[in-house]
Amino acid sequence: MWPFSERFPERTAAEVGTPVVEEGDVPQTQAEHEYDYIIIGGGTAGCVLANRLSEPAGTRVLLLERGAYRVNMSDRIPLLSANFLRAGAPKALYPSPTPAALAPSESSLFEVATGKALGGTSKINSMLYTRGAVGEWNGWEEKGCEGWGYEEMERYFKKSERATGVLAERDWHGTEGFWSTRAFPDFILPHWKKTVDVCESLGLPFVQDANSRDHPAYMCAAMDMTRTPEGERSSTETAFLPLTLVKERMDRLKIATHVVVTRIALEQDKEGGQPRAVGVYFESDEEDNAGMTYFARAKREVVLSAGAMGSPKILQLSGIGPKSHLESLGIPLVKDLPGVGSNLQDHVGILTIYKIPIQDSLDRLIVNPLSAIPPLLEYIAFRSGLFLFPLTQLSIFARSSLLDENSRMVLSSPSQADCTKAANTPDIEIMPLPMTQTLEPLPQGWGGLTFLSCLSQPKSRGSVRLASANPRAPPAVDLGYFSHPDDWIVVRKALNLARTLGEGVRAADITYKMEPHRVLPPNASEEQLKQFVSETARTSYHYASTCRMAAEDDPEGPGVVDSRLRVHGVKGLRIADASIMPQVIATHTQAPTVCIAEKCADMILQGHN
Ligand SMILES: Cc1cc2nc3c(=O)[nH]c(=O)nc-3n(C[C@H](O)[C@H](O)[C@H](O)COP(=O)(O)OP(=O)(O)OC[C@H]3O[C@@H](n4cnc5c(N)ncnc54)[C@H](O)[C@@H]3O)c2cc1C
Repeated sequence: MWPFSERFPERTAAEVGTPVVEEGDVPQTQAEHEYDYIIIGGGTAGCVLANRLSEPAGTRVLLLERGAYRVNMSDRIPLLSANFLRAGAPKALYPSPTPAALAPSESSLFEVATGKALGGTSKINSMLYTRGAVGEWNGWEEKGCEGWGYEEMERYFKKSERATGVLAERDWHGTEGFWSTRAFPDFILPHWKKTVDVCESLGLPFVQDANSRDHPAYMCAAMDMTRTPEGERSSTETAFLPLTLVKERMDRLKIATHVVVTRIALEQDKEGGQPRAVGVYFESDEEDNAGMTYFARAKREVVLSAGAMGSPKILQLSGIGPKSHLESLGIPLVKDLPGVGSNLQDHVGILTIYKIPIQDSLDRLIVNPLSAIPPLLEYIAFRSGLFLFPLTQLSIFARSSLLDENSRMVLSSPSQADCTKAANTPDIEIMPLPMTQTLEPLPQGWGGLTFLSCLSQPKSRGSVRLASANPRAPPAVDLGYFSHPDDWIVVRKALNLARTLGEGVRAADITYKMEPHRVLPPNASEEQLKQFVSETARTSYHYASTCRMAAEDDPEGPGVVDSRLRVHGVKGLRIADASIMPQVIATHTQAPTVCIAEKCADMILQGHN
């Protein structure tokens, strides 16, 4: 606990639900275990929903989260909390098989990581705050997601945001919301300035704020981050569920932690013949309390916010999903919905690594932990320096079809730079990271400077299915990378651009010690490309679209929710998290996820007024 902090009023499973004594019909509940809304998953989106849905007095809301409430120092300091591999970090981590299109390789890094705590993945992520291109949101609307164009969504971005510092002066940022955002101070490491210069020479102009409405479609941009003016991580539970607010609303907002939701209770609706979500079954995640099932009733709606892995899993456990899959596990079918758990997307990332002197790389903190002491003291005393920043400050956005053989962006008309057009959405993002990114250690004295090249509009799709009918087992995840042949064309362009950036940074100062370590050679053969990608591909943790917002029979992939986020063919059940994105948004996913939750809460409250 943060020293001398007051206790957060978190509840146990037994305090918020009625024990289920007999299997069978939906159980009767005590009145105190009936709620207007039950939110499953107190993660990035779930905390926003809990705040907004409990705003009207007289409304009863229950939030169920399988992780803990945590306010440790290591969860607040940006650099420490972004290192989710540290012992005790609030994460769920499980391996995923090598995607079929990639040759198994000893160094393959296929692992799924998500947050497991109140605040969810917003407690462990890299704190980058990006909204996505204006044109991409407009593209959602054009494809039938009514009400999801940028103009409407900007309202929600601003509503959630409490921008400070220079961001507060920009009219596209919000200053009255809960979630703290801030620009980075000056570049902390020298490579970023050099990277900017190389980008500009390649036709990728530097933009001060990737979230402005009218920047060029392709750019090298400074990142905004989700941190407080005091230099601490602003996760969604510290932002949207601060102790003062939770105490004020204790009569109407119950927050239960260490609770695993096992399934949603569905009753046949007498009027329309459609099933209706009427409540939620859950168990305690604490060993000494395991074994008992509890039930809480939802009088109005159940909102599923268990993330792109958790939400399809819970739907499938509840009998909503692909018929043949559910039958193979003996789960009674309630609604055949083939889109549930299909269409998994992620921005697969491929590493291009240069060696630099270890003192200029974060690798030094791993090789020599004592070297962390001076910057840690600087952070404690002044809230500045290395510990203030969670891994990167800069990102590069490009479009593969416009990159020439020298990795220059060549635009044939000014309209191609217009970021409000869906067709101009970047399909490549490259992040310069001052570290090796968990491949083999470098020779002594060297650290890594990595250009992480991500496919931001992948065409490949994977899936999330149940590994068994046991609700505690992690799901069977197929990341599906490179299952679509077009992604190979984009990745070659991305890796050529990454090499051009690296070589440009090297050439900027020939006296600086920097050498290629793992770099795709120019004119690599198909075989070399495949080998390189197999060895260095990894997740960028932007899992999305496993319950996509689209028609049930959408030719681009079956949908699960409509544009009001209601599950097709089921009443009283919505989904609000990264899983509903029609396709993974071509940027970092936390701000869009918060925006989805804001809009969902608004639609629910409007519907009940
Ligand atoms: C290491 C890492 C770095 C990242 N960096 C960035 C970044 O810098 N910027 C950015 O924009 N995005 C980043 N992302 C991605 C972004 O954080 C996520 O896409 C986003 O937070 C997902 O939000 P969500 O609400 O969909 O899911 P989550 O935040 O994961 O919330 C789901 C919640 O549901 C709970 N849950 C699941 N199953 C159950 C169950 N059965 N019962 C009860 N509770 C359950 C989970 O414990 C979790 O708290 C990163 C992700 C990771 C993992």
